[in-house]
Amino acid sequence: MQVLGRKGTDSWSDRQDTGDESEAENESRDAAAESRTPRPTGRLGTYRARDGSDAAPVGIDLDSPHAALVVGKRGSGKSYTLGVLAEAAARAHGVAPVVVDPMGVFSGLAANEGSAAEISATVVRNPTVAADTLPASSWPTLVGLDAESPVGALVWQAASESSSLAAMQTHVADANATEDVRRSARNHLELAESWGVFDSDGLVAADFLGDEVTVLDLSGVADAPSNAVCAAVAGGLYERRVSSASRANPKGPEGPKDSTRVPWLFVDEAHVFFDGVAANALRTVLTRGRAPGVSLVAATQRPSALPDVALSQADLLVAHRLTMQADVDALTAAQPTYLAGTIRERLPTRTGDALVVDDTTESAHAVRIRERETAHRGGSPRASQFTEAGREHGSKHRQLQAAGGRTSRHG
Ligand SMILES: Nc1ncnc2c1ncn2[C@@H]1O[C@H](COP(=O)(O)OP(=O)(O)OP(=O)(O)O)[C@@H](O)[C@H]1O
Repeated sequence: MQVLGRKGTDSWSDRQDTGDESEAENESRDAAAESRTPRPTGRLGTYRARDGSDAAPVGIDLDSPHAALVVGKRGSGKSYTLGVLAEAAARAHGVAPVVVDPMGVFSGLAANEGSAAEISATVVRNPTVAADTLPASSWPTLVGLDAESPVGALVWQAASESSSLAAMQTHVADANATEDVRRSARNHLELAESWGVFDSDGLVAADFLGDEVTVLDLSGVADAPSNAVCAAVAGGLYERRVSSASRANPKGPEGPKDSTRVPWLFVDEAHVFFDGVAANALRTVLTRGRAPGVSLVAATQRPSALPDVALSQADLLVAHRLTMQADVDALTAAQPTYLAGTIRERLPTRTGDALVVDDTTESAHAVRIRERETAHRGGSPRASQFTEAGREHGSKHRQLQAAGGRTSRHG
């Protein structure tokens, strides 16, 4: 299998889209590549030949950290593709996938008991995080305040000197400010309390680094609290990897090694998070995450709503069908020079087909994304999915407690 996102397993060019290579050639190259580099690889699908038929299998590299972007209009297959990549990451040795799931469509990753998929996954419904895992500077924006206003400044100060929402309220009550300012700050913090996403015993990065996929089901959770969870998770994973990397001693074999799994963070509906308080944490992972080993896979139907950095930093772009001019323009503006033709000409039209632009090998490929091994729960929400998610969260709660770890309070 040819591997995107990895140098050295083959030479790459658009010629591979033709699918002209014989099966024997593919097999002998696969065998040689396997023996040389038994590195974690995920099965992505097959190349699309120019006549529309499927050709050689194609995978993606899961050995090195990546920043990937999956784009496509509604119904084009981008959540499905995110699920394919999460399945692949779940199977890879040494990888800890975490899925931020604002639409509740990834619970199917955990519903494969008894099937051939054998993916270990846990769905955490209504995940919670500790209030002090968010930077104090993001609190005014989070609760809808201008940081420059007296009320916003008080909330910022309360967050910088407190470790919980209750402590923030105490700080506000005791603050040297007018009654109006204190009352307004208290009301905004009560709003944050009402979201139910803050808990001193909330999830921490260590909870995600086991041998299973963790799905954070945020369906039914509003954008602001969903952003708070995403910011805490992205920031926590990054900080943990940075401190693990600095504890490890790369200069000598005697030094401790960083033995934790490397996190791959999957974020669906990414425009919601790049437009909220999670933006800073996601930008940090995008721009600096690969050095300490944090990968990000972000999916959106609105690439034009992402900051330029999201497109420019992506080393893998999986582009499904797009029809909005602004979205095609956004991809065109970031189009690499090695891509023959224009993005518009090369975008696919069929659900599940994608143009994959691989910056590592500076090549672009027409790919048919493979079918999911676990259930995809896209489309309209069904009542039954919430019942299952609740049961799955119950098992996470028990499991984390048994391990002495932390879990959310929402059992
Ligand atoms: N690679 C694929 N192979 C087979 N079926 C697919 C594939 N990709 C997508 N589909 C089908 O297309 C449907 C829509 O895909 P998906 O839910 O991923 O769309 P989407 O782009 O995420 O849309 P939305 O933005 O509304 O969530 C899926 O439910 C699935 O039935």
